[in-house]
Amino acid sequence: VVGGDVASSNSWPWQVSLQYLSDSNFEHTCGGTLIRRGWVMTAAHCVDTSRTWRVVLGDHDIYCFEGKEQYKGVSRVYIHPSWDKNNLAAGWDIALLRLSSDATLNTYVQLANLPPTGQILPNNNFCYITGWGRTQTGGQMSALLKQAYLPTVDYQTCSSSLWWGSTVKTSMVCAGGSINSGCQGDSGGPLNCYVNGQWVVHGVTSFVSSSGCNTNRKPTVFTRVSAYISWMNGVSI
Ligand SMILES: CC(C)c1ccc(NC(=O)[C@@H]2CCCN2C(=O)[C@H](CCCC[NH3+])NC(=O)C(F)(F)F)cc1
Repeated sequence: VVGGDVASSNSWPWQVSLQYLSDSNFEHTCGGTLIRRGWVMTAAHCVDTSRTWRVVLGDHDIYCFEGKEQYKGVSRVYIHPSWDKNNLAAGWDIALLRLSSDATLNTYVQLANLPPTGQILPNNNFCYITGWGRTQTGGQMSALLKQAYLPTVDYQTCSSSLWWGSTVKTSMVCAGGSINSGCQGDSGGPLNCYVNGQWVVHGVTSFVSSSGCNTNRKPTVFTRVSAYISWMNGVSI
């Protein structure tokens, strides 16, 4: 996350850290969202290589054991069947992870609210991106979970020529586009939007401009969760 600030501990209790085994250590690679006790929603591009995965729930400092964490293996990865790793612009950047055992819900670990099918937020909706990704283009990952105010940018604006043009599809959500943004390592994490008095996860962090994370008129682009509710219901629950 570029810009914003450090979140207060466990204030986004559905945020997970997706990690893979690399030389006998687990490394943070992406974010994710706990949507059922046994299910995490993330980006397809995070899990389209075969690795040994684990999910950490209830985390704040990803480099320090604080005692609230729950560590879960991943028993199965369900990547959207239409996902094409060579065609990020086509969308479909969503996957579900079946956890090896159910999470225990508590103060630090809670389920996310998901939007109703087809819901499209208005321009400038109040949203926050969260994650442990780089804090600057080419910078380091954040040890502590960060949050940044990232208001939505409607499709009409986001798909205009000075913005993302035809790279952005209606199956995506744009947010930000100035000083705050997602960055590498935030992929797969949630776009948390405040709708009717509650936080709802409307996006799965997908991509930013290859010329820099917080590039003007290149908002962070998210997979639109409300376009995939029926697929998710068909897979898991
Ligand atoms: C669709 C096409 C025009 C296109 C659009 C944006 C990009 N962006 C990028 O490649 C930048 C640079 C590093 C990783 N990255 C990204 O946007 C990666 C997704 C890459 C998936 C493919 N490996 N996502 C993120 O960094 C983020 F922000 F979600 F955390 C690449 C191609």
